[in-house]
Amino acid sequence: MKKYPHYLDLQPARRVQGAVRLPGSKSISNRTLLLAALAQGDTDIRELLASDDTHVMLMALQKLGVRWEQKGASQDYLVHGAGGTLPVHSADLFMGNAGTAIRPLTAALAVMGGDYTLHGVARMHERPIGDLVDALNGIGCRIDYTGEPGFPPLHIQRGHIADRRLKVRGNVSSQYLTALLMAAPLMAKEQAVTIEVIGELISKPYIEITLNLMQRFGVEVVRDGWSAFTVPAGSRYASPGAIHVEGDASSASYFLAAGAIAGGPVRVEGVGRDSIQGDVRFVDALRQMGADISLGDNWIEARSTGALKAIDADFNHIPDAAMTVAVAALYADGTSTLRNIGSWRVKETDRIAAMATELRKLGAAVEEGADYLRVTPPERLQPAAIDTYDDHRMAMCFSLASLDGAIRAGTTVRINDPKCVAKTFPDYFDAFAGIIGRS
Ligand SMILES: O=C(O)C1=C[C@@H](OP(=O)(O)O)[C@@H](O)[C@H](O)C1
Ligand SMILES: C=C(OP(=O)(O)O)C(=O)O
Repeated sequence: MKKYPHYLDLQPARRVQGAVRLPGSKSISNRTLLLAALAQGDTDIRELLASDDTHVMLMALQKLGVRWEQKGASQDYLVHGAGGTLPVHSADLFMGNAGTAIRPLTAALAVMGGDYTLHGVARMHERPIGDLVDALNGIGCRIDYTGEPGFPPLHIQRGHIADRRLKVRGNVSSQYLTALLMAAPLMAKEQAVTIEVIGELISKPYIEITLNLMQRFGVEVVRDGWSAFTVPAGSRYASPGAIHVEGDASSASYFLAAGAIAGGPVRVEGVGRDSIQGDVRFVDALRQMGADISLGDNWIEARSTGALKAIDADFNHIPDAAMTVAVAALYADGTSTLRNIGSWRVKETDRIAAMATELRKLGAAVEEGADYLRVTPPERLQPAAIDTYDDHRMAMCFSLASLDGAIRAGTTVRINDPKCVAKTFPDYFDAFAGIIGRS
């Protein structure tokens, strides 16, 4: 277990440069683990992310009777697929604060039936799951809330699935649809399963990741745009043999933004133009802000071309990387507006409120709306102690406030409780230190 201090003081950095090998994608890692567990055959997973979120998924699968082995000290795992089921029918599962674990597991376990409890850290019990539970109970699954209605903890029992047409709302999180899609083959033995999306769907690129990985595990989903998804009768997961986890595109955003703010070039390795992760489109925002971006098959590089330009854009498609834009906006030549980011309110913390509070500590003027944030940078950043709210992305994106942008000098930034980065990137601050120039 890595040791962290209670706080980290980041000294002003004049220039950043270098290359960073990214840890594996959280979204791909946790989906791949579950699909490998449900598949027929063994799957060799290469370069799985090592983090709190993947740890809870690995531990849950182990408790559910799925056998897996880590290859030595590497991040390569062999998962022995249980062939369309999870062998243990009664378990108490700790889900930490991993949305990518609790949502898909809830759907899979509810469809299989058994006696399961799923719970997590205090914040997990404040993150909504009602739309997913309603969709599953609506076809005859049996999920009860043991605390507040609409939120974990959950108690899952054996229901009676009477219908194979599900309806789900997608305006709070796309993970509910992802969860239903991944669980659908488990109830499609004789009849096709159709999932209908009611109303607006947010964070759409994450659904593309789900469909892509399901296809690699042998299940082809038939879609009607974004409104209905059908898993044909007889679909079942089969191991692709080996699967390599791309580097995490959301984690890439911090380094690319650093390159765009403070010289560069900074190159991230492990993700590139062929990525299946929507967060690679963060580079569009950086380009719009004036950064110089180049992409290869498996790398992306950013360098600054002078002061960053303010941006006004819709960030619904990249909610995680958009936090990085909010902090990069401190170095822009005017007021930036991030629109359509209402989902920030129900993630690791209320990210709109947290972001506004912490940006103000640095001297920015911030206007906060129900689903938007408007950031006007100060003449010069003020030294500040940044609270991180047990939110890995708060810790990671505020490290950027220590940089020396072309028009605003960097400042000393204290990051309180830096250990929260372990959710997706335990070595983040070492990697960040690695691109800080010594001059
Ligand atoms: O499916 C996924 O892997 C994710 C979907 C997104 O959540 P929402 O769909 O709740 O916005 C994202 O914020 C999260 O970090 C990962
Ligand atoms: C929202 C996030 O996580 P989760 O997968 O728990 O929803 C995130 O990583 O920014």
